[in-house]
Amino acid sequence: MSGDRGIRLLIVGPPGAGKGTQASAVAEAYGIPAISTGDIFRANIEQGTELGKQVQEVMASGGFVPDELTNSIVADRLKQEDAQGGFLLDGYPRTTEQVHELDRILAESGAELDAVIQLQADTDEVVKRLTKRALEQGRVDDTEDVIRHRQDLYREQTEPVIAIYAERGAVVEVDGLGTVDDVAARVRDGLAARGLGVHA
Ligand SMILES: Nc1ncnc2c1ncn2[C@@H]1O[C@H](COP(=O)(O)OP(=O)(O)O)[C@@H](O)[C@H]1O
Ligand SMILES: [Mg+2]
Repeated sequence: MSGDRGIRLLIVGPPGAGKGTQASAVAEAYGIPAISTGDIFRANIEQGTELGKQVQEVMASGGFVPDELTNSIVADRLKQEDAQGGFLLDGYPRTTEQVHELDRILAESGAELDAVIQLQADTDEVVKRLTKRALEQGRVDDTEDVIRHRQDLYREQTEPVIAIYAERGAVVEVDGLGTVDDVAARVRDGLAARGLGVHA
């Protein structure tokens, strides 16, 4: 871990892998903010901000918000006080271009990533989960066609992101199947095995 400057984590995985749920649990355990680009965009859409208007359509269709816009949102967010002692990023980076921007942001502040949690879940399972979430939460991007498009983009654009971090030896693979608590325990064990345990 980067000494007394806190822990810096990413969580990646296909749509429906349970990133948001695990991100909250991990962030709470480490006392760091969980920063979700999807949540930031959704909040802006709800509040009808200028940013919300800009991203509304592309999000509803399951596409990616342009890198330039996403990168500037994240750069601003990581400058805030609560992120100085570490953070967990959920949903970013999703493209190799975003990896380069995150590298730049971290280098600028002399910080380093500690680990990338890769949540694994097979396609059938995530489609099941997302269809259920659509009924419960009514997310506009959880319809069958849009889910498929998000999965395609994940395969084409985000798997190469994971490959970069794997090359750097930063990836902690976690089986995302099972109960929330089961998965949370695996995440904790995976981080602890790298010397990144909560009490390490
Ligand atoms: N890093 C990003 N780059 C581009 N678009 C993003 C990014 N993060 C979120 N989005 C937009 O927000 C949508 C929802 O993101 P998110 O809530 O993280 O989905 P999930 O957790 O289901 O994978 C994405 O489909 C995309 O339109
Ligand atoms: Mg999410």
